[in-house]
Amino acid sequence: MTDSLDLSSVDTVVFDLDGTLIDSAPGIRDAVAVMTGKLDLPAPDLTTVIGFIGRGAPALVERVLHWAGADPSLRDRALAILLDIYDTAPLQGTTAYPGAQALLVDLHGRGMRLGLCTNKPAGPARAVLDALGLGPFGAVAGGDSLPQRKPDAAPLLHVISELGSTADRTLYVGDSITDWQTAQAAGVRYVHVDGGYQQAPIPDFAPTLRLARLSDLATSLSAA
Ligand SMILES: O=C(O)COP(=O)(O)O
Ligand SMILES: [Mg+2]
Repeated sequence: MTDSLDLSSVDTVVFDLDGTLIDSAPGIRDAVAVMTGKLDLPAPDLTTVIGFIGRGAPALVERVLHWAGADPSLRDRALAILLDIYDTAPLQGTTAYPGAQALLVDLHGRGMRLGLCTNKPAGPARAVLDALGLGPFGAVAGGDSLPQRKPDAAPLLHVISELGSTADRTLYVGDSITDWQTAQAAGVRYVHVDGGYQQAPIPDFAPTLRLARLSDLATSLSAA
């Protein structure tokens, strides 16, 4: 892990959502509990659900069914139940991290192009942004916006392109190994924010800046 990252050429910052800008794990846990309840399956606790977050709703469902020892053929029905809950109650158990909106306003005020690249479905993601007043984002990609989802580079490169920017001018800010992998695949510098839903150690051989708090990013960019 490098101690610092050359941020001088950055004019575009793309953010992950769950675990980075918002604490949505309690809401996801509740949505999963409704899903498992409808399928007569046990409900995983918060810590277990957090370990399943990061690869999008289909992966979350598959991981929950596997954990519950359920028949994998339930996947499509379980996913439909979960997505319906995401659509009808996107804000359930979801709050913005302290300083998230202030950071976005600060970066926007500096003329930074801001984007969002999340594996949460785009509809619920946009509903959360609107309800929590998070932004302004010039481009948003959700887990269902493209055929590929993170850690494939495609969604991140799509957001960067939509912002009229390039990978070499972009910083990607995330909370999990999936985000680190996505940034490496896209050739984009990565900022890892501690305290999110990290499932595996971030390899320390790539240009990565680690921040204890999201709000530390403004300081890092000012020092650039
Ligand atoms: O939906 C997920 O699995 C996680 O979403 P994220 O990409 O915003 O962390
Ligand atoms: Mg995340």
